[in-house]
Amino acid sequence: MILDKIKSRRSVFPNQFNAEPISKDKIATLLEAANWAPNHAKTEPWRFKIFKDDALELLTEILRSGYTKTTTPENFSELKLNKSIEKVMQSGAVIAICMQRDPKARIPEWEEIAAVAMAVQNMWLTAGELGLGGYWSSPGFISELSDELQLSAGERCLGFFYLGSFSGPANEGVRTPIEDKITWK
Ligand SMILES: Cc1cc2nc3c(=O)[nH]c(=O)nc-3n(C[C@H](O)[C@H](O)[C@H](O)COP(=O)(O)O)c2cc1C
Repeated sequence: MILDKIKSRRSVFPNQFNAEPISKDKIATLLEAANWAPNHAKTEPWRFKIFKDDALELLTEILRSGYTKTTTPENFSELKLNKSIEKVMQSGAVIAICMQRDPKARIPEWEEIAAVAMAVQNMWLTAGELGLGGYWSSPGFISELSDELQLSAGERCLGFFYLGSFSGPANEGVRTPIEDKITWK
């Protein structure tokens, strides 16, 4: 049942990935799932930049640039930076999650961000079925990377999806009861 799949989807972090490479076909399947997300006014605002193989090195340089730009010299920690570089290098691929704003702004921006998040959920659920794990990372400097990610006008990066082969066990899921969040009228 789909509910079981939704409930068993977990964030899987790079130190949980195994070294098995991810095929381009599997990534294409994830992206196809993403492409079928609902969206308002047919804007299909999701954009994805896939970093794989040699491009993972490039991503580490992009992260270094974002961290350096937004961190004062007193707070700069080579250790922290190296940890984020290590996460990239432990991954089979990393996908930058981006949103392309409708040039005519026919709908509010939040609806386009919501549509991108739905695309990510499609991708995330599909990953589980393909023996992949991943999580959405949203570093504080994400809005500073437009040049490095070569974003188009009106395009925003909303985070990175770290992806790797994964054979479990997954972390325990934690949620408070839905009853605490609903009001029957
Ligand atoms: C929009 C969004 C941004 C997130 N950013 C981060 C992040 O920067 N770092 C992180 O460790 N997890 C991040 N997560 C993953 C959450 O920590 C994770 O989904 C949450 O702990 C629930 O765990 P689960 O996904 O296994 O159910 C993000 C999730 C979403 C939806």
